[in-house]
Amino acid sequence: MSEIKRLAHQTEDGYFVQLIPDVQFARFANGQSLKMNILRPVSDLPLPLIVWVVGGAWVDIDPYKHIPALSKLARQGYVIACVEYRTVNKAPFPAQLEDIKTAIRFLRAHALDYHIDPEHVGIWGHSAGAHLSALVGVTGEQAEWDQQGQWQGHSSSVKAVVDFAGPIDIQADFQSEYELPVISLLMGGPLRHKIDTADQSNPIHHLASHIPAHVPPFLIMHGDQDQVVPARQSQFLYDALAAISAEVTLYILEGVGHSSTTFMTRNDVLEIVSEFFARHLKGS
Ligand SMILES: N[C@@H](CC(=O)c1ccccc1NC=O)C(=O)O
Repeated sequence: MSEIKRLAHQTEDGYFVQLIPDVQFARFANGQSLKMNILRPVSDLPLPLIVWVVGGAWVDIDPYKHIPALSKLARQGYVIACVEYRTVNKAPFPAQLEDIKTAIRFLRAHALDYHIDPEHVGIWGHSAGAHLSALVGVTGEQAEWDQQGQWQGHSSSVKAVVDFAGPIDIQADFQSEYELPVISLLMGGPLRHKIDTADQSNPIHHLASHIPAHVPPFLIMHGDQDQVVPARQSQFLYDALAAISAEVTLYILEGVGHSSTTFMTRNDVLEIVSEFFARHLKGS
């Protein structure tokens, strides 16, 4: 069968998105560097920024993972930066948090280059990346975490946080006789000897010890069948945020495990994220 068909005229319903790969944002004395992949909608006006922090137990970081799913959101008018951070085999906590904050400062410093609206920055991560995202969310007012790394003088604070299956309280669920190697690497030694580092790595600790003046709104999602990071970790964070009257929504995903692919391939999940970021970063 041969056919000529016609499509009715329609205005574009999304932005044209460019991938700007391998943008270096940090360099260390030992020669190691860190990069990010930027999804940039073509636009004359500055757009809100979402920083995506990939998971992988703080050790197996792929800043290209989920670019196809993230492009859907970028098409709605967000610059999305998929950032890399030092893994725990290179440096223990808080190197990872310092790196994410360096990435955010870099993006604010280069707001004009990438058409970013520096007043509207959100963060989103899965698993280890959600842990770091939550920490960025609660430490926006603590200048000491910005003292390491380049692009000084720019803020690393965010206006909205999305946490998919993030570990929050390492001491509560990851301390055991047979401690996971990644936990000891993250802490810089066996957890039981690194209580101060464990506290600093726990977003709830920061909510309790400083009570920030402004805590950004949080959207938390966790599978009730997660065998890697128990769902109660998200419940802990929810409880701590609710206790200080921060804006927080926790979705328990029934029958869902830990894998990020489950989250990132579900249209309903991505729509909830999109609506959340639109409300807090676009003012709509
Ligand atoms: N399956 C991993 C553990 C893992 O992925 C993990 C463990 C604790 C907290 C977060 C984790 N993953 C998050 O990216 C392992 O056995 O090392």
